[in-house]
Amino acid sequence: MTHQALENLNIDSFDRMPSPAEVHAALPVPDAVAETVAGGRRDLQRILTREDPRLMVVVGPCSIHDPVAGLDYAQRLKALSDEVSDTLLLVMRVYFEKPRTATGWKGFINDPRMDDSFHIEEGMRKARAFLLRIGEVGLPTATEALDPNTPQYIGDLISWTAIGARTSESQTHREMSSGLSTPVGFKNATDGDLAAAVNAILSASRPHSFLGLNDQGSAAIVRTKGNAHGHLVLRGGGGRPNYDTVSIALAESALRKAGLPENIVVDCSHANSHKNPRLQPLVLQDCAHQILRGNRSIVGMMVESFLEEGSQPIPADLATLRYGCSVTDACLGWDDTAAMLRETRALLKDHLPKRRNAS
Ligand SMILES: O=C[C@H](O)[C@H](O)COP(=O)(O)O
Ligand SMILES: C=C(OP(=O)(O)O)C(=O)O
Repeated sequence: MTHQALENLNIDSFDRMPSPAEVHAALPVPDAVAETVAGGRRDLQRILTREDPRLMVVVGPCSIHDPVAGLDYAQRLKALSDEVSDTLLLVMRVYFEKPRTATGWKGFINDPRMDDSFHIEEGMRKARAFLLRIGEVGLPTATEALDPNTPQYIGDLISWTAIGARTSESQTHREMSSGLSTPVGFKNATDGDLAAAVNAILSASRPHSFLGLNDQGSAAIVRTKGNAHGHLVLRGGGGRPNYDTVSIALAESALRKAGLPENIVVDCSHANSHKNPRLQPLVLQDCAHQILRGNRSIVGMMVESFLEEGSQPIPADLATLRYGCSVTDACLGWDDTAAMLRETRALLKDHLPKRRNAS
């Protein structure tokens, strides 16, 4: 006699997903793209170790939903990057995975057609193809690592990784980060607390052993070496910004007490601008002035920016989507983004080399 079913009671189906090796084989990395990715990682590491005095700026859409508009953005950003590269290292935000407060579209990998059809295999392939295009354009990329298996599919094309405010406290994400090949920025919690992110940097710097996926798509015990390039990302929280001089001093002190390098990236978006994209330039300007007045801990900034300012809900008829406008958090438009980055470069151009010499 067979007993009643005890497992998979809430699972509808298991559908086949190609292995990371299969997806890599279909979309291999050309040498020029590998150089862009590795060069971006090298530059970021040198910024974190203070060998490179420039400021890193992670800038781009809140999420990628339309690869055509994303590529259009990347081409403009590359031209701007060449213009400001003596002072600012621009890294494009290429976010395919969105952590939701409650419900909502979870990003291009999870639902590339934005119609609840959840073609994850298609999303993964298209995400990888998009990253290859950005690599060809010559820009290093930044992404949020949310699903712990995703880096096996696209991690070779990423130069900077974020662990988000909702997952910095998650052991799974700390373990994953300990094995990532990029510098990892851990965000403070949504209530503004720093402790989880500081503990995450410590945890991810150590080796871990945990369950994961190998490149053949089999269950594996993953044994990591630890990631030496974790740092803190301040995004505000609990209704309050945390980029002001007092908040920065408190964050420096928390890192110092934990024996960690005082490396801080300030996210101009989220609670630091009360989710009003037009306030992001004020945050950037404020931090640039802190740097001019002697701050040494701010090593980078993050900006949510797209071709058009604002955001739009995902319509039932996707043909009515506005081109180049975010379908998640509201973004700063292109013209304001370019103006703000040019201004920051002009402000910091002569100062940043002195900051390195002062160390
Ligand atoms: O950056 C993106 C959003 O802030 C994050 O995904 C949470 O979004 P939600 O609060 O709209 O769900
Ligand atoms: C989700 C994001 O940010 P946070 O984790 O700070 O909410 C993001 O930057 O896309």
